[in-house]
Amino acid sequence: MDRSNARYQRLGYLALNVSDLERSARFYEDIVGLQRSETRGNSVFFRCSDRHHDIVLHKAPTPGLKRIGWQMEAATQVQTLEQHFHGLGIPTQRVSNREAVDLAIDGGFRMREPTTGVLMEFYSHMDTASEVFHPGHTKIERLGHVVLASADMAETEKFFAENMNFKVSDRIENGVVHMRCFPNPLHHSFGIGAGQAAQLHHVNFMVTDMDDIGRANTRMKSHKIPIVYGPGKHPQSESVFFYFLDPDGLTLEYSYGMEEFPEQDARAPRLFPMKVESVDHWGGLPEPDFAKVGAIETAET
Ligand SMILES: CC(C)c1ccc(C(=O)O)c(O)c1O
Ligand SMILES: [Fe+2]
Repeated sequence: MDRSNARYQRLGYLALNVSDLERSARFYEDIVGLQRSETRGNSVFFRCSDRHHDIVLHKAPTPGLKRIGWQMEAATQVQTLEQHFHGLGIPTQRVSNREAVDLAIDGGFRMREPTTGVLMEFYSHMDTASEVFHPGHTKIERLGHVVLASADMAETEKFFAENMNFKVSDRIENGVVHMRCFPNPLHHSFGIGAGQAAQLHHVNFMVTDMDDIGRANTRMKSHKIPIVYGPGKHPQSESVFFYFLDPDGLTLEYSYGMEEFPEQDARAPRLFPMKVESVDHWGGLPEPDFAKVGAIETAET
């Protein structure tokens, strides 16, 4: 089977499962700084951009990751990728018209990534919201990246590289692989961490101001929200990071700054040794609750 030459615009959105919808909705609005846009049944939509949504929270018994949405460059890319998966014998499901309307997308399809079981959705257009996004206490620039833990990092990397045309930006030996959804220039929109089993590792929001990191530190402390890593500095993307827990214990990250790659003649991936300073240039260590909660939902089709 040929490699895929799929092309993406961006990490589109994440659907997260939370155990107490209203408690989490308040947290993502008041503490994280997302704008709540609408509620439909057991789902609440949020945005940190001018698009219809960046995050959807779903009420579910087990907190974690329901789905990853990838926005592709064009509808033809979506069709070609679907055919590529069919060629591999991987089942796909079309997004129903009703769901496409709810999600404000132009249809598309879903498939389950075989090495982690995560459900992914591919589409090429999401409607813009009726009003521009006005950031609140935190100048969130975008939904930045999602990292999954995998029991077989090498196989997960291989799947995303060969079948989805993601490019490796950097690796920490036996620890993390950072990948960009080509030709999106961000150092990574996706990452794979080493784990005992597949799970959600963390969700990242990029902020536009170093002060957002400092203020988050003060805000989390005053609301007694667990800070699980940072402030620190990642040597890979060169971002200043700050990780904290949502009410279910899911790990969220704010980061400031990120290397960008050209489409052509990009530098080769680097290999960092497994040591503290390869993850935090300032030498900090994560708390035990860092990236511990986050089941990958396997029930939905
Ligand atoms: C998975 C970890 C802790 C990690 C490492 C490096 C970066 C980066 O370079 O931006 C991250 O965002 C991470 O989450
Ligand atoms: Fe991250």
